Amino acid sequence: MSGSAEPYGREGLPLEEARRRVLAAIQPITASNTVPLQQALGRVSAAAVLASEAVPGFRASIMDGYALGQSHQPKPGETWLLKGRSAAGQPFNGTLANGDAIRILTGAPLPDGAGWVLPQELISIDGSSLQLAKKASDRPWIRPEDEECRPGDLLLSAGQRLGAADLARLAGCGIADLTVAQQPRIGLLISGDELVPPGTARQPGAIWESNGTLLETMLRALRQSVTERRVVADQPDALRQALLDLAHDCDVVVSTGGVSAGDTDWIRPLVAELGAVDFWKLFLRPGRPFAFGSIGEGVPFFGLPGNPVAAAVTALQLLWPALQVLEGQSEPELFPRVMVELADPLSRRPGRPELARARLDTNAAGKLLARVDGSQASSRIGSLQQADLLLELPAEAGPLERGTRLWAQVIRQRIF
Ligand SMILES: Nc1nc2c(c(=O)[nH]1)N[C@H]1C(S)=C(S)[C@@H](COP(=O)(O)OP(=O)(O)OC[C@H]3O[C@@H](n4cnc5c(N)ncnc54)[C@H](O)[C@@H]3O)O[C@H]1N2
Ligand code: MOO
Repeated sequence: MSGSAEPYGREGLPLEEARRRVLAAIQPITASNTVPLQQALGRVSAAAVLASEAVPGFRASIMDGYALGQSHQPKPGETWLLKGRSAAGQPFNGTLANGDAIRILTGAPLPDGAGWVLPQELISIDGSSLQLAKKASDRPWIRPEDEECRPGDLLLSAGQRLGAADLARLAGCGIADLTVAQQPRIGLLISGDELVPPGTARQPGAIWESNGTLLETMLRALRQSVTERRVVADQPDALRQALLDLAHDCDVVVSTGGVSAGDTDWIRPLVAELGAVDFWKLFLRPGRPFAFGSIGEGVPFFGLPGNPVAAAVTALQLLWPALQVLEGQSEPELFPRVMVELADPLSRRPGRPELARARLDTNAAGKLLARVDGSQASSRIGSLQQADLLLELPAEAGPLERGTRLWAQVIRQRIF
């Protein structure tokens, strides 16, 4: 025993604490611009949007049928005189009195005096006389004029990430353009002597560079974009210049590799020289050597580990929330957590809390199951393929039996 007060040899910050530290250090970018709705998908609204008028703005029929000059439920056998027709975009301009009816189509405006709609299936027609042939429901089948919104209603708050439904609702309320926050420019520094581009031949010991592809595409899926990427060998002068250039051109600098304890791990000393290291090391697997700090005049810096899975997991847990705050999102969205059961036994040794990659499945009873396939090494990118879940394994957990209940983050994105 080391005599340490920390259980299980804890070193580094627990993830929650690290996230608090990161978010406390991030200031939103305040610049914005106006774009057509179609270009606003996945962006963050920079201003609240209020409705200027009621939508639909008129009482409309919910059914194809007949609108009646009355506001009470009709009885079978009752009759009305047909006075005209109202279709969507072609309203009937007169007023209905008791005993009057018009032909009306779904979505068409109700004329003055109309207070009830009968679906056509209930009606028998003889010339211009209508009769209710069956029992009518107690629903008048009328959509209120302010069903979607009233004038002055809040359609969208500032600081909201925009989905298809937000944009469609604005379109439906007559709005064509929207003010959105500027997206953070992400500068990515990929470091490592061993790295060669995929598609090229490699010398013994070389590694095909994959973190660039992984992080750029993963961030794109999260509606963020890497605007500059450098691949640099483990040379302090070249790394220093790359960090300075990226901090000059971008709103946030992200590096991978060279952040642990080896002889060529230059990243931390360089960030300490060019700015400050706020913290180093997470009590987490994968992702222990993660570093957070700033470069120059407060450009946030994220030093992700070189192992691809560690880079991806720490980017999801710490970089992504920070990017959302930088972009002005009022509440950073975290992945929803659900309770799942292990579909199979899982071998494991106590140590660091772990975020294991798993697929989500259900059994016949509808129970949520987590399937963990293959090695969870932080170097194996294959462990990320098809992953729906990051399974939260407690630090103290040893081998886990099938059926063990665990919390898991659902790493799937919303549509609306
Ligand atoms: N003495 C210690 N050694 C290590 C520790 C430690 O705490 N003490 N932590 C280990 C853990 S955990 C991790 S994770 C790694 C991360 O180290 P670095 O961030 O310094 O990363 P590198 O050593 O540069 O690379 C690690 C691994 O990943 C490969 N790699 C790097 N970049 C890329 C890339 N762009 N594309 C694909 N693969 C990449 C690299 O070749 C290495 O295999 O440190 C442990 N060691
Ligand atoms: O923290 Mo590292 O990612 O386990 O190999």
